[in-house]
Amino acid sequence: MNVGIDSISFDIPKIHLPISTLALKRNIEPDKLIKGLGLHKMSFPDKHQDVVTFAANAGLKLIKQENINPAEIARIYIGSESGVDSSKPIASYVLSLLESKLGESSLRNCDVVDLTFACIGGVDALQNCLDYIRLNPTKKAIVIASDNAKYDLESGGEYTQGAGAIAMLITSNPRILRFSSEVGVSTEGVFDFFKPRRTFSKSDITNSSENKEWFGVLENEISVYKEQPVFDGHYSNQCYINRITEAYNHFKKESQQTGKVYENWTSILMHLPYCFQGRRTFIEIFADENPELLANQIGESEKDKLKALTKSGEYVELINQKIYPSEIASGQIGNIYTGSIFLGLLSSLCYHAQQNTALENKKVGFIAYGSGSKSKVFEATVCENWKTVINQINLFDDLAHNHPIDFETYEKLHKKELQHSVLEPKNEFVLASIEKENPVLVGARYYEFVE
Ligand SMILES: CC(=O)SCCNC(=O)CCNC(=O)[C@H](O)C(C)(C)COP(=O)(O)OP(=O)(O)OC[C@H]1O[C@@H](n2cnc3c(N)ncnc32)[C@H](O)[C@@H]1OP(=O)(O)O
Repeated sequence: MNVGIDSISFDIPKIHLPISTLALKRNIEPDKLIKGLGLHKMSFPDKHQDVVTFAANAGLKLIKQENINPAEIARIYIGSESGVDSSKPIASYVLSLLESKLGESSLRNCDVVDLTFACIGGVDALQNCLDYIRLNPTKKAIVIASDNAKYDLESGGEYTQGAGAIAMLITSNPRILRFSSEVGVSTEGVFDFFKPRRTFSKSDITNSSENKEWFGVLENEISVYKEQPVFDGHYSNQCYINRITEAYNHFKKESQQTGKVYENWTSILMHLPYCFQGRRTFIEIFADENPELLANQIGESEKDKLKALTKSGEYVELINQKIYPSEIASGQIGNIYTGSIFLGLLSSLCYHAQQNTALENKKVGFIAYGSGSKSKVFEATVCENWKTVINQINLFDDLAHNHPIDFETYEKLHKKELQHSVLEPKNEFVLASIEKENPVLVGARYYEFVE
């Protein structure tokens, strides 16, 4: 039976900081970020946006776009590493927001949950729902990957920030992609990037403006998650490389394929924590699969030879054909954690639809990664009707009309000091307030739909 992605939608912040503005303020050569890492714009949530609004807006757009009867939606599974509560999932917020537009109790029999494993939680949600539809082919599932990739100011991750959500309708006989069931996996428990729970005492809180809002509801101490991760960038790259190469080899075994499996893939869709991560790391798989090309490179060490191989005609052609189309949106948005690999898929499909490429029945390969750390490698085949769905999505148009903000506005938004939204919200769910007064509801988030 064919099971896969039938339709797709997205919700991305409507404002961004041009990467050259950030580079100049941080004394970084703009070309390092633009030519070295492929970054152009960094999308940033407006005052009224968060992971819940991104997820709910992307989900509602998908339901309306495909005119789905809510009674047919059996599951809404959310991948995210930016949870707003340690108990109540984003999915619970999203369910009630969707019901506010689709009808009271319209999703009462829908199973919803969040899945968290850093950036790979959206892929875990997808695979869970694919299996569910394989067993229940008349049902529909929605997978939403929603995150706010926020890093500390002046940190090495600051220029890779971004935010947004991708929503996908998972059905039998899908119109965009059908997945095979084999998955290559590599997992190892490491500390390359994580968001630990930290415990603060009353005096810590009173001295910290960031956490002052909690003062008054405290007894002796309080545990909070910081939105920004603790990370070691270069170690995280090494973990990424270790996991993806192992998962790729495991995929070959699981799918009983030999030879250069990536050669069967028209597009290579990788987790992109920043635009050029895919092209900078796929070289490891390329070199493993082409030892003779690596041996022919000039260089004193293996590392030098690998570097030389990235500039070879064979590898540059592979990047241009199989990786570049998935990078276009990433360079305009930044990292969206769980949604990044699906944003790459959407970017690639929109690019090929514009080019009128015949992708029907072509295979695409997915190489996913989540810090902590896990990689999954799997493949899918493009369906006959993919273009009719993709042609109705205006990803590149939306990105071209995204609104630039200045550095001062960005810093205030980052520090949560901005008093008003930069752009007036329209036709979207917004974060209205967070409860501070009522002791039994303190921390509850209130949302509304702005017509
Ligand atoms: C979260 C995960 O998925 S784990 C995997 C990725 N990790 C992360 O995203 C964590 C957060 N981000 C980070 O820690 C950092 O931003 C990183 C690790 C992504 C990048 O680290 P940096 O030290 O800023 O950059 P790095 O040195 O790796 O690369 C800069 C590139 O720009 C190139 N460069 C530097 N200056 C210039 C210039 N003027 N013109 C052109 N290119 C330039 C460098 O040569 C290098 O490219 P190359 O290695 O292909 O030659």
